Amino acid sequence: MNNKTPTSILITGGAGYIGSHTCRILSKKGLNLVVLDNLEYGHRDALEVSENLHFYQGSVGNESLLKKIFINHKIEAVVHFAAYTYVGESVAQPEKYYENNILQPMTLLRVMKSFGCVNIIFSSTCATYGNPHYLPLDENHPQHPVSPYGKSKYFLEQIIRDYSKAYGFRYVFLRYFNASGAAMDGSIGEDHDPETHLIPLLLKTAKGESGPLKIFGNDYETPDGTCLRDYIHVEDLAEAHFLALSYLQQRKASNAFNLGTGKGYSVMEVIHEVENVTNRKVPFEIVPRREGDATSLVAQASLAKSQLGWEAKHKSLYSIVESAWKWENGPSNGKYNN
Ligand SMILES: NC(=O)c1ccc[n+]([C@@H]2O[C@H](COP(=O)([O-])OP(=O)(O)OC[C@H]3O[C@@H](n4cnc5c(N)ncnc54)[C@H](O)[C@@H]3O)[C@@H](O)[C@H]2O)c1
Ligand SMILES: O=c1ccn([C@@H]2O[C@H](COP(=O)(O)OP(=O)(O)O[C@H]3O[C@H](CO)[C@@H](O)[C@H](O)[C@H]3O)[C@@H](O)[C@H]2O)c(=O)[nH]1
Repeated sequence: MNNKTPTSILITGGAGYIGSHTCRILSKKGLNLVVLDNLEYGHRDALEVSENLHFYQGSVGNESLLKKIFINHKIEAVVHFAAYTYVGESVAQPEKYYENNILQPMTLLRVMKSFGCVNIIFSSTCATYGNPHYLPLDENHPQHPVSPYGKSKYFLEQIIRDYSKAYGFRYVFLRYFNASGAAMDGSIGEDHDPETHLIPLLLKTAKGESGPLKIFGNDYETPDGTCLRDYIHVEDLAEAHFLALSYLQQRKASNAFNLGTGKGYSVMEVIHEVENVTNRKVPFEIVPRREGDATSLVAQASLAKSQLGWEAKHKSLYSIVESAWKWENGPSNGKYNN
């Protein structure tokens, strides 16, 4: 690396669902990207091959690999997506979540600090709020997460806040609501193994590739008894990362932002929308509640609008489901080769 080496953004977990859509948008904006992903859940094929994108396979807790990356590239900011993300699994296996979502990122923070890189965008979540005291949820809503996954994200937020006070870190916490949909051109999309997310599961059920959808509880305090979520298109989320990078560079400030549409849909309403889009019946059955699920999570996202200039463009659930359906029925049938 010399003085002429261009600056790059390090994207951890960049081969995952939201990470790959974000890489695509940041690449199109002309940024140089370095992706670090251990490919446990991500896909190399989800990333375009480009001169402006360097890929390293490895873990966020691998200190020597991180040092190599910081020596080889002039990293001006880190976008930290890498994490385990399954709410239900985290209740049964908290150790797995605290190790991967807190301990490993501590190594990342240590290496950032030692190389003087203080800018971080962190993929946080509405799951840090827990059950709502009021709706929609704004950023000042108390954070009482009800799953180890949500707690792992909340604790890392607190750690980064302390690094900000003590070591001058600048951060943007992007608290995503429920990421969904696929690239509008159908080229990339969601491919998790196992798949546990509602919309892709429903689409697989509609295709006959999965059994009846198990609805986790219909005895919640919601209009139809099933949980409410705010489904936000993955390309809208991706765009927010570009704006957050500009915010860190220009404002040199730190903040937390909700990213959602402001409209909640129940599980039953999502099923009906999937039936509308696919023109197929989607069988379902009611099973007990899944531990760790909050009743309703709906965003108040006006702070992201006033501070970042961000607003969801894909506001209708129909168009979100339609984009995911296009990916499911595209040439790759909703699956990457690797
Ligand atoms: N999907 C959602 O609805 C949602 C909502 C709120 C927040 N988030 C957060 O957004 C981020 C991305 O979520 P996603 O849905 O794209 O998940 P994903 O599983 O598709 O992507 C995560 C990526 O990180 C990689 N990874 C995991 N642990 C790693 C480690 N220790 N070192 C290196 N790579 C590692 C995985 O291989 C994967 O490619 C996560 O932090 C998640 O908690 C997601
Ligand atoms: O087979 C299923 C799957 C889901 N659900 C329900 O559908 C809703 C959405 O569930 P899911 O798609 O699994 O997403 P979440 O559990 O809400 O978690 C996602 O959204 C969170 C933000 O809400 C993120 O933090 C997580 O990383 C991400 O996995 C919830 O009410 C679930 O109880 C079912 O009833 N049956």
